[in-house]
Amino acid sequence: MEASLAQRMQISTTWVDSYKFPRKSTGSLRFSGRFKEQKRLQVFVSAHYRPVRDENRHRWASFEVSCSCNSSQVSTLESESLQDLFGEEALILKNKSQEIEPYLNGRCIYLVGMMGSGKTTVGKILSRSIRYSFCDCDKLVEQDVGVPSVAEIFEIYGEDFFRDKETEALEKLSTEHRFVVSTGGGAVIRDENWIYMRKGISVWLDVPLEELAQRIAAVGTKSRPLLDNEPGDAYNNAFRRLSTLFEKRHKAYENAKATVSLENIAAKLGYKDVSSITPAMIAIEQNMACVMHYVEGFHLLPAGFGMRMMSLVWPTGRYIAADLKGAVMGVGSEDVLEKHKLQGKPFRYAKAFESISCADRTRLPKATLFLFHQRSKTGTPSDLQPPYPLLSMTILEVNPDIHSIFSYG
Ligand SMILES: Nc1ncnc2c1ncn2[C@@H]1O[C@H](COP(=O)(O)OP(=O)(O)O)[C@@H](O)[C@H]1O
Ligand SMILES: O=C(O)C1=C[C@@H](OP(=O)(O)O)[C@@H](O)[C@H](O)C1
Repeated sequence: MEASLAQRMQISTTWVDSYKFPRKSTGSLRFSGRFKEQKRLQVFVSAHYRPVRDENRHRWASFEVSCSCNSSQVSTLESESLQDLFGEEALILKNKSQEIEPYLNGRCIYLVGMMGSGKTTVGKILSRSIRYSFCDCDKLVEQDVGVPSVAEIFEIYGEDFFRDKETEALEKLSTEHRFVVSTGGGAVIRDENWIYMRKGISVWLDVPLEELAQRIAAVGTKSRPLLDNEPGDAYNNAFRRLSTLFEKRHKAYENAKATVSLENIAAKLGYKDVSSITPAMIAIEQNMACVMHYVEGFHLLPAGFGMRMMSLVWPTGRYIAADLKGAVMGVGSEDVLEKHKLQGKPFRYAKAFESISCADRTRLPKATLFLFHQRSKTGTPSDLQPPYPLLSMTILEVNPDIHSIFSYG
């Protein structure tokens, strides 16, 4: 009875309409409800949400759902620590996610990275935010083999068997849409796996080895067979083992279409330590990384006003210049581009672009325009040379009612 009820609750999670629940001034949230089942069984469900702050002043929530049937306690469904997604970060994540969602076109997102890099933790947050399903590739293998843990699969059948099953799981997933997939840390080493992952957008979660070793030492190595069974200091063991694996794998991680580097995020936010970066912040960056994927196939050219804007050429050969607020200021043709390329130097906005009036904007094709803003040291276009450091980005939809839909930095 208990198991089947809990199972039904898991399937019927839509019962929980969280936005309807009153949030108390103390910061805790309670809800309760009565539900009639087909068999006229009365089920009472209650949940308790208790936000706490950790030493980094991040808010976390412990969330517990318990359920009783005909007045007797039957099951506590889950008690898990979820990051508080009610705060400012949640709002940013929600907004960015809504904006980026149409651009993903339902393509799966494959998170790759070392063990402990947060593929599962961040992947779950990311999937919720973009309304994708989440899939842990290791879990898929466990289900397929019928063995409850990867550690046991390694023990019973060996690593090669696990790798074959991992490839099969990725092949299956490659026909799916709207999934955020947390891949196993070693999935990147087989070329064949990249054939499948390339069907979606792969993002490498690049986390410093010291941070990985700290996380793994904190949770233990039981579930990670490649790190287990070493006597001695947990941090040092994990660090040593991870360093060896990373040495062999880092080139393979670089195959990912986009990289989310915790060191870069920390630098951007002015944090000394990557351990202060919350999973929600990383998910926000992952949204960005997925968008960056679209930049492939576009040519970046510095355009007029030195520091104010960049123009992009999209594959049809037309290109657009726009100011920082997103107003399109001109549209150019392939001829001008070719001329510019031959000259091999930055061109001036006024000469390169045919100015267009507001009314003429309807001439523009439906396309997405990415603007990269960068600052040149002297403020002159000639100062802008590749590689162009990305300071901020705006994505506009030219459709033809031009409006800024996304900005970054
Ligand atoms: N941004 C983060 N800050 C602190 N701890 C994190 C962060 N992301 C993940 N963790 C912790 O690190 C451990 C490994 O994370 P997990 O998501 O399981 O990694 P992976 O799926 O890449 O192996 C977990 O205990 C998780 O709570
Ligand atoms: O790095 C690896 O080779 C592995 C990582 C694990 O996944 P996580 O990265 O999710 O821990 C799991 O697939 C297996 O233990 C092997």
